[in-house]
Amino acid sequence: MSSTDPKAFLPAAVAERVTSLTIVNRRAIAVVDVGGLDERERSELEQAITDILADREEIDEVRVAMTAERKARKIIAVGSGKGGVGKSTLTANLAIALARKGRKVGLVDADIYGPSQPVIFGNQGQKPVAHDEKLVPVASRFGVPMLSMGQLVEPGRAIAWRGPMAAGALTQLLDAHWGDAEILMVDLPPGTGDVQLTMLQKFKPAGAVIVSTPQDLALIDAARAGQLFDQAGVPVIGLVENMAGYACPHCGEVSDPFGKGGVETTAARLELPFLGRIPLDLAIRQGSDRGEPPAATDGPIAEPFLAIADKLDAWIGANS
Ligand SMILES: Nc1ncnc2c1ncn2[C@@H]1O[C@H](COP(=O)(O)OP(=O)(O)OP(=O)(O)O)[C@@H](O)[C@H]1O
Repeated sequence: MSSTDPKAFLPAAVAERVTSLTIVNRRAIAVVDVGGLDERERSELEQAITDILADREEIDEVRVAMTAERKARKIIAVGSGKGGVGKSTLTANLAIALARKGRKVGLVDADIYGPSQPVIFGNQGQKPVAHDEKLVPVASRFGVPMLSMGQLVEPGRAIAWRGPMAAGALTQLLDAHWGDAEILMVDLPPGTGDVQLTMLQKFKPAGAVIVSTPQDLALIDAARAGQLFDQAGVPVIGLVENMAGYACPHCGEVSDPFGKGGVETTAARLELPFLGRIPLDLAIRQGSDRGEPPAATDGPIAEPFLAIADKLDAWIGANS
């Protein structure tokens, strides 16, 4: 039996995936790390190794053993109790902020009743293509590939599907060619409906972030959304307060149209971490509408998103 340096037999790009190569009685056994590769990439890699090794004079037979994922892909769900509290804005900006920190992140817009991510990412015109009956995510300018129901249906057409169709749509978005993405940020529809249940049953998230505005009613619903994750054994990573404190663009005076600090108080009451606060700022709305998400900029408006992404990044690191 002889252990061989894979680099002596295989091109560097292939060899770096081969954790061991042994040749015994003219039979080559290659152990290959296929972490982060989708099915198509795995079979292409297997084929390439087999072809190259089988071509060698001293080898009659090739066996390729693929090892488990190097890093399992983590789903981070972003939920809210109510609609319109900024869940899509937060999901997009956290995904971009994590990508800026060097994470490989994909984004799924599972808010099938009101998909807004193509607008935020400024790629409305692009349609994902299918390969091997799976969708290929659409690239974005921010290094975050994404898939949204908004790319599959005509813009502006209300989607009013019943449960099974919604569940099927979610499956298509999540079970796509995500390549080497280690994290999938999922923008859930508001509330606790069919999509959330499919998500919990079929694609259990590693953790959930809950966003709320500071009003009492939004908070009650946010607590309910938190409960759903909790019951399903999905850790709530923390709560985010959005649309907190409005700085008047004319006089600079800060007011609190939706109250102040309510989310932090609720987080403390529920014994959940509080991840941070994002101000109500016209620039956030305008940037989102223009396809220029604040987290992709270097302005002060990026800061609250980057700070929350730091905490999320730490959580992901501690739970890997
Ligand atoms: N901090 C903020 N400051 C100013 N505008 C904001 C802020 N957060 C979100 N918005 C704006 O509020 C609107 C609703 O935000 P968003 O679509 O992110 O909410 P949502 O919770 O995902 O809503 P839905 O559930 O309806 O999809 C958007 O126009 C968005 O640009």
